[in-house]
Amino acid sequence: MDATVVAKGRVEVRGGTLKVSRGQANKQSLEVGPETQVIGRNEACDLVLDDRKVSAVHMELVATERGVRVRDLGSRNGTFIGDTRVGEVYLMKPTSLTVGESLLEFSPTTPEQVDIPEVAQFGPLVGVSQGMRGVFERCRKAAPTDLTVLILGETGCGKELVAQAIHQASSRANKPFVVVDCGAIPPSLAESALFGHERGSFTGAVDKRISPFVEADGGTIFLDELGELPVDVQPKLLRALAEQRIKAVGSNNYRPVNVRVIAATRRDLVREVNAGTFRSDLYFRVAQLRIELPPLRERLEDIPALVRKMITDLGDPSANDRVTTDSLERLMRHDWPGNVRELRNVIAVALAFGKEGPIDLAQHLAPLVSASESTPTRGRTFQDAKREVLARFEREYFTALYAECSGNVSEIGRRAAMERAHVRGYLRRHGIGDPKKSSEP
Ligand SMILES: Nc1ncnc2c1ncn2[C@@H]1O[C@H](COP(=O)(O)OP(=O)(O)OP(=O)(O)O)[C@@H](O)[C@H]1O
Repeated sequence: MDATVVAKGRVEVRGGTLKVSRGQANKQSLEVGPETQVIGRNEACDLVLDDRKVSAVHMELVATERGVRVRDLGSRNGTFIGDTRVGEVYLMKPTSLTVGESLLEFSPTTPEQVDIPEVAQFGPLVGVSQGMRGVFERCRKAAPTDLTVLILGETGCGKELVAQAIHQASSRANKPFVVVDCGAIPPSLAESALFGHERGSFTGAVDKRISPFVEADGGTIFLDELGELPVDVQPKLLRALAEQRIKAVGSNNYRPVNVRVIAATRRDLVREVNAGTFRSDLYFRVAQLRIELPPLRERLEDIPALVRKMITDLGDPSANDRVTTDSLERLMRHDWPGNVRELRNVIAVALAFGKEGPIDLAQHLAPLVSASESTPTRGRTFQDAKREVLARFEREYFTALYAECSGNVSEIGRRAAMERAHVRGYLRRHGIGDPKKSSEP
């Protein structure tokens, strides 16, 4: 297994301290570093506020290069700075935050150097973007533990592959990796699909069904689309995870199981916890570690490495030399609603048609849909859809300005009426231009 980290890069993250200046809490202050911290009423939160106007999982904070990112997690009563209700803000100066009836005072601390691996691979996963290198680092930390992991991300961005990679890099690697797609189970059969059933235990139970927890014994179970699990089965799953034993439908006996759980979801489970449609205790049991996979449009710089890997995996490494530079550039201007899976399909089709001569990878690409033409919902929440449109707008705006100003960061800043540090942040986030150049003063 080549899940090795060969070299380290460093980034400077800006953290801070949050002090509870009004209200009851399990501690008086919280240090905010590069690991996400969650604040809410639920006792599993990092800072627990005993305040009835605070939601179970109210907001999260994390140190980033741009300051401490505060994100409201769809709380009922909101997160406020003064009279302004905030969704997502970056804090670099002392700031008072109000949640429910509690008051939290934020003060920044000295920026901290954090290692990020420079290696562009973790097992079968490739990617050079800072986002993916952060993901590899979290996978590397997760692998040797038995902690449950919740992987979040849009369709096709690699959640199952991340779960496999963690399993393969763990001591359970030579035991089974069993996938359960919770989204494909009819609600009435969910309990039996998770825990198995005895023969004749209900109408239609002609044969005994072995639980995937038994099939995965000693290994890892991957619960895909966990958010789809019916509410009435959620406490049963929680009990099974807590007690490490299961009971098949129609059986009176518990059976011990030794299984590591990795789950994934496309849905915003925290919002569902606050809405009461997903149990908070199960959420915290499954999300001992959270890994967020950025969508491909936010890490277009990963495309060349992904293309190389996929062409090699599809069985023709020599075809890499025939890929035209122009087509690679066109792939990097696409917005990839189907993420890495869409990229893989585009490559497979192009290879099938390009047995010899130059390969135009982009020839079968769906035309780029502009933000104004795209279907704004695509089954997503308002916040997710808005975030996506904004990200696309930012990328188009800075790509155009970067070209107009020949990459001169000061000039871009002047025209955008924005500080250079912020310009550099946007360029880096959207993979525009030469990242080394954009980090120069
Ligand atoms: N970082 C990566 N490196 C190499 N291949 C990748 C990477 N990410 C995803 N892929 C490939 O992209 C395809 C889609 O990935 P995967 O099935 O893991 O996505 P997913 O997020 O689980 O999708 P869904 O939400 O639809 O279940 C797979 O063929 C996978 O091998």
